[in-house]
Amino acid sequence: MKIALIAHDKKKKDIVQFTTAYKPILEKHELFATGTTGKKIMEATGLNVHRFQSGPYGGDQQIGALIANNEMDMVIFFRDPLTAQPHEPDISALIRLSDVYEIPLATNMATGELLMHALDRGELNWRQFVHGKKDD
Ligand SMILES: O=C(CO)COP(=O)(O)O
Repeated sequence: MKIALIAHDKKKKDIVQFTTAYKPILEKHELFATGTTGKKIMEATGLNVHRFQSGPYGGDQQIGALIANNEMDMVIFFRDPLTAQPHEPDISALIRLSDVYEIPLATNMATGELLMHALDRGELNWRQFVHGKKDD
């Protein structure tokens, strides 16, 4: 599975804690992240993560493009609901596209943990049948 990992600044410690705890599951999959999130995850866990641009510089849109091509299977996005972000339109677009393409999306730690356990039980294996498909 292709998994996107994203966290706003006040949630960076959470995503590092999360990816450390779930490394045994995550290391079986192809990981992608926005720039700074990916850097911190790689430094803390040693996981191999494909880094895009930083979120405010287009990283969210790069991940959104993969979603639109059915080339992303899950998004773990620990967003900060209490801090205004300069790239709010990009964030909204990414979340909207996750719903358009019915991509499992976690915007907080609790939901992220549920998705990790579901992933590990094989409950998302259906995603392999939609890779690369475009809507008719
Ligand atoms: O702003 C972000 C997502 O909207 C995260 O970007 P960074 O991982 O580069 O901090």
